[in-house]
Amino acid sequence: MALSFFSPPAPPVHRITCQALSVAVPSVAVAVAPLPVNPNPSLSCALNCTHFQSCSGCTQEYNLHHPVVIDEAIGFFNKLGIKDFSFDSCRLWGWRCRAKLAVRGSSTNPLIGLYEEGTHNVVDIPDCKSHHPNINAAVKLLKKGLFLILLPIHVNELYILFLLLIWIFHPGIIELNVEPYDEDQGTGDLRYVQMAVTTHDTSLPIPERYKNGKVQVSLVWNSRSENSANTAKLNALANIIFGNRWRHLLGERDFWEHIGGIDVSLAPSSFGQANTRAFDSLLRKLQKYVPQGASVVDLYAGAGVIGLSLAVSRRCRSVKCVEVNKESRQSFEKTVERLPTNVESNISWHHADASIEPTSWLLGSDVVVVDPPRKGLDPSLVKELRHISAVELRTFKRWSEGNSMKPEKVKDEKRPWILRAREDSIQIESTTVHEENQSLPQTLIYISCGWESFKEDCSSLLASKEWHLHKAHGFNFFPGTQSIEILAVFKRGRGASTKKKKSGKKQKKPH
Ligand SMILES: C[S@@+](CC[C@H](N)C(=O)[O-])C[C@H]1O[C@@H](n2cnc3c(N)ncnc32)[C@H](O)[C@@H]1O
Repeated sequence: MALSFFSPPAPPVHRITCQALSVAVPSVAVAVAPLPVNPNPSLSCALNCTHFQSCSGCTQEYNLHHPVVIDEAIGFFNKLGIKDFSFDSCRLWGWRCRAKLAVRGSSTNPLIGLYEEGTHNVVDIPDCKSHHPNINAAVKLLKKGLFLILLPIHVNELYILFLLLIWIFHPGIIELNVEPYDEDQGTGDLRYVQMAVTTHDTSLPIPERYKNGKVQVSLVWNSRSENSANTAKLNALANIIFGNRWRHLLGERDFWEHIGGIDVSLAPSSFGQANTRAFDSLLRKLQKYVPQGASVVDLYAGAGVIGLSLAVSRRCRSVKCVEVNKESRQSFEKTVERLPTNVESNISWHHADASIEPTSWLLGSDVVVVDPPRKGLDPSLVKELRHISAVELRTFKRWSEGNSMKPEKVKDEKRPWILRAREDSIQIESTTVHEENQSLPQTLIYISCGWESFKEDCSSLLASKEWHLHKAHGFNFFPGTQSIEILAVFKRGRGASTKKKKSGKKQKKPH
């Protein structure tokens, strides 16, 4: 049964929803109709996890629908004139669809989990309440290996083991005598495991998909060579990673999820959001702020999920994705292959550092989307955004001068980082010829997973008077923790509220 209610103490303009489920394993991911307010939300929204306090993953035990930082966020946005800040509390348990866990202990008693706060002791978390229940099930299988699902075996092809629904007997860590990694000695075989759940099985009815998610298991093996002594054990466990190299041994070859209206492929080494459902909600909201047919640049793009979802939902003229991790390229390419055939967008993905000459990425786009790591935007990008009018003027001057000098010889590009970025880029040209766009963005969409760095970047952008805050929304991406995800929309110029204040001051002045 699903419960849903609105928290009473918040002012009416700040909507905080709580989708609490009375069973430990959530079965439906879609939003449910609101029920009357629960008189005691702290109990119904409690974590109820046996690992709380020993595991460092969660820091908030009660009121999962209301992370501590949300009150500060409401106040922060209120001061900036955002009266309709909304907060989506999302799924409170079983939300984590991607988990990286350390493996320690011994072959007879393996510990698979997170570090204890401030130590390097791994806490075993078999009953974690944040994990999608199938991650916990997969961890148990990995340890004991009682029943492991085997699909057609593609040894030497790719990189991943998929646990599927037909389970047969297979040995695990204990039976195979696999030694977990020992940090002090640098010995042992199995160091980490990454579990990722896909809820994309379209053969199932929509309400059945989440709970029947399949788990992709990636094992980080402590070895420099594929021919080391213990590789036989690894082959038996069925997956391998050497440094950044991934090899698929068996199971389904690709990991697909459906997010933001598109099918998304995610390789294990590419960035993937941990909370799939909350990310989907955020993307649906974000799409509304992008005008139809806009040109978009997606900085800190990962596998380009945001950009590609906009290419489809907003029929963008162009989408440029910029990402520093080249491992994401393959996922981008696969995702593009599955885009609807009627997408008329110039799409590109660039293996590049967004902090180097950021203007070169901003140029020609109406909307810039940034989704940086927790530390926030690179200072060079903040600087360019703070001086965007001057940059625009300079660029326009150069462009118009260039246009008047005909025929201009195209200058040979020599800068190594630009050449590298060009080499590593992927271009998918639309069949429609679009006019060249020399503009700089009028809209900045900032997705943040780091509240402290967001506040700093936001204040810095607003202080420049080049941007004003148009809208802001919060999402409970990490229930049980101190983190929230922010979607903030900035527009160029000072904005209506600032202008009004200014004209109000003028009126008061005696003549
Ligand atoms: C929070 S993730 C967002 C990824 C993507 N937007 C998504 O939702 O899947 C941040 C991404 O920024 C990338 N990144 C970090 N610093 C970067 C930089 N200076 N230039 C480009 N990408 C960067 C990381 O590799 C990571 O993929």
